[in-house]
Amino acid sequence: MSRHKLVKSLDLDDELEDYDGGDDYGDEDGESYGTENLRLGTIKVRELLPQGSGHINDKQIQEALWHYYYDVDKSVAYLRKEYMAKPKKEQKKATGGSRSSFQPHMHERRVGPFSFSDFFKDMPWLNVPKDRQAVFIAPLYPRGGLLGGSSDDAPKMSKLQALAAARKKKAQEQKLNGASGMERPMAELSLSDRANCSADKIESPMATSTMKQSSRGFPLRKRKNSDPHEIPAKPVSRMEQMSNSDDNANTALLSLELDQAEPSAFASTMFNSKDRSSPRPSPDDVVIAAQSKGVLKTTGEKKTDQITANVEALKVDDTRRATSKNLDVLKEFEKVAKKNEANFVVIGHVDAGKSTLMGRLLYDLKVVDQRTIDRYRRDAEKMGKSSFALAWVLDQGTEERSRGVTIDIAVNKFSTDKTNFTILDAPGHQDFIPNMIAGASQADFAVLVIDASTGAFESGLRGQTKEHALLVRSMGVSRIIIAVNKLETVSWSQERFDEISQQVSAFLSSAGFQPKNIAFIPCSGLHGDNIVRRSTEPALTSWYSGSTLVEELDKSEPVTRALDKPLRITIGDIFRGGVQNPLSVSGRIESGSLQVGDALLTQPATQKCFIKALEVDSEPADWAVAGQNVTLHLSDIDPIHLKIGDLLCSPSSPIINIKEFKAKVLAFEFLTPMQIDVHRGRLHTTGKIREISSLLDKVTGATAGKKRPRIVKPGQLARVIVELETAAPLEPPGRVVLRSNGATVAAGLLE
Ligand SMILES: Nc1nc2c(ncn2[C@@H]2O[C@H](COP(=O)(O)OP(=O)(O)OP(=O)(O)O)[C@@H](O)[C@H]2O)c(=O)[nH]1
Repeated sequence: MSRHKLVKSLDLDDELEDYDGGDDYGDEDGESYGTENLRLGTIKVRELLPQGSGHINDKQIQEALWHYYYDVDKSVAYLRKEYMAKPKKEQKKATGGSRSSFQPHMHERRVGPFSFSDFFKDMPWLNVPKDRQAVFIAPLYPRGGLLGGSSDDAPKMSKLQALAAARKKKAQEQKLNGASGMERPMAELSLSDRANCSADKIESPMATSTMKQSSRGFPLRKRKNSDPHEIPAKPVSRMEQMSNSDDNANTALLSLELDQAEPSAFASTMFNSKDRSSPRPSPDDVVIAAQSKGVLKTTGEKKTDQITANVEALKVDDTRRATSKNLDVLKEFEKVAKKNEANFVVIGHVDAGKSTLMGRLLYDLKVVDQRTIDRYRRDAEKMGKSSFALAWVLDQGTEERSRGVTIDIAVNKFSTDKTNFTILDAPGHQDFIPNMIAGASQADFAVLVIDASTGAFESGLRGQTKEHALLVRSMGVSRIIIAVNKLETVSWSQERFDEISQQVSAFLSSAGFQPKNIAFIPCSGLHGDNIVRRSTEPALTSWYSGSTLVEELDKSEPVTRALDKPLRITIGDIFRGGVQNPLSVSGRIESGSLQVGDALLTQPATQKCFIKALEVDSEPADWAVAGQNVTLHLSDIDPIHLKIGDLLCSPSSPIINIKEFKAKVLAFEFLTPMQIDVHRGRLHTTGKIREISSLLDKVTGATAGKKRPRIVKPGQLARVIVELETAAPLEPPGRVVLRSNGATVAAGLLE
């Protein structure tokens, strides 16, 4: 067994139990096992060593074998290099003493059970030559001042620092003088004031006890004076302090001062920092202040005045910022002759070939160049996943690439003569269905990818093929293109294609897709047949002459945009930390329009912010309308108020946060009053079905059967009341998906 294996199989408890404190490393078995291995190894090495190696003795061979874990080839290579290339040096070494190059562990060879000391003895870090050992050299000029830590060697202050220091000192003096009554005791508790008491003022018990502590090796560090930049009368550098003798070490350390940080907001509140430059009040503070004013003012006034005042106080200022061009956005939109815009989501069971298909489409349309594909191919080969090179165009995450699965929605774009398309490549794995729902909620239509290879279609149908199709239909998608993929694996069999088409059509019709909105394309994403290029495979062309995938995509109808509805955007992503734009969000405008300078209201946080700048499809723009994918650079808001899934709306027609809603849902599983997760696009919250109000007729939507049933069966339509744990921005006719224990249980429309 090699030493590595020994380490692996080492049971520490057993080892410790057996350990008697002595030097007993070997047992008989282990000894004989190791000796036998060495003997056999020595014979093999001797056989492989070239002529003229007679001067190499057994001990040297066995040392090499031991070092290389009985690897004969490595040992031979080592011996040739070490003893044959430089025989003189080696002879000298051999005669010079017992310490060979392996000497740290070899002179005391242990075989059999594992020895910790042996294992670590030849580790490289133990033999670092003197000239390569790191030496700590303290900086010559310890930094001081604003950013320089607590060194006493404060550098010369700039004028600005001196001014800031003087101001701070003055403010602190005023604070002490001004503190009165109730404030004074609290002011005296202030850390900054305590810091003003120099250590020498704190005499006797306290001081002595701390001195004792310091003499035990815990030096007392006193706080600096109120002015952190004050230059000490006689600066003592850290180097000098370090070099002081033991006797005066404590005294020197005593003079080390601790930089005093600004008190936190909490500390300021607690310790009366009234005069501390107060931060700008938060919008909540403003509202609360205004509300309390309103309440105070109303004593003795009419009730209506009170209500008006309160409403006034709650009103969010939505005046545009000066940067606004005050455009009539709808007129601007009419002026530009635009191509159709369409988003489609790519769905299907895991590994059906969705990402590969879309990678192929982008590659054949020259959206992705040859060099990029070559690079992906090389990198994928290195990871042993060469067949995923095209999928990498979409799957950009490291984890996605190493695992070979899509995890989050990948967004890509391409254009045909008629339409600008946005691809939303959804993950197929059931663990990532919430991400798939997010993609589906932004889609105008769907491409369902089916793996036609033997057995794969059948398992996909039992897996996510059906669930995905049901979900997109529930999210309002009415058109679906089915790519019957990997058909080359069944020799382009028409029989297989027909079998799949029939089964999937039947299911899709039952899920509510109309036959005219369903299309099937036989294809191979890997080879590029019928994606952009029409297939020339005789086995396929003999029975199929219909559209390619791109031709079918291009048949999509122009999307009707909800331009005149109130503005609604669900935040799909948040970007922080840009120099020019420290906070940006992206998402698709679901309804309405916007322009640079507009005020926005974020929900559920109810915070106002402004659009500083915006981009449509990554290009700077002045305005944007429903249906477009935008990136908004925001100002006047703290990022803590925003998270993915939140909603942006206009303050004049806000969306309201609600704790309860009624929805008409189609059940995929049995529904009872139960805990559920509620998904609306990227918004995800938890709640429970509080009540099943009634079962509904699937055709007419009218109440059917008895009221308040206790259970809804899969496939039934029902009206339910859902109670949320925390209020969320939801409004009719929004589409929601209800999930429980990782499975989609129902989906439908808010009422
Ligand atoms: N033979 C053959 N293999 C394909 C074809 N398309 C994709 N594959 C292979 O199928 C495997 C999965 O492909 P992906 O594109 O990652 O599948 P996916 O559906 O995007 O996977 P998830 O997003 O993780 O659900 C890869 O090994 C591909 O090379 C095809 O047309 N023919």
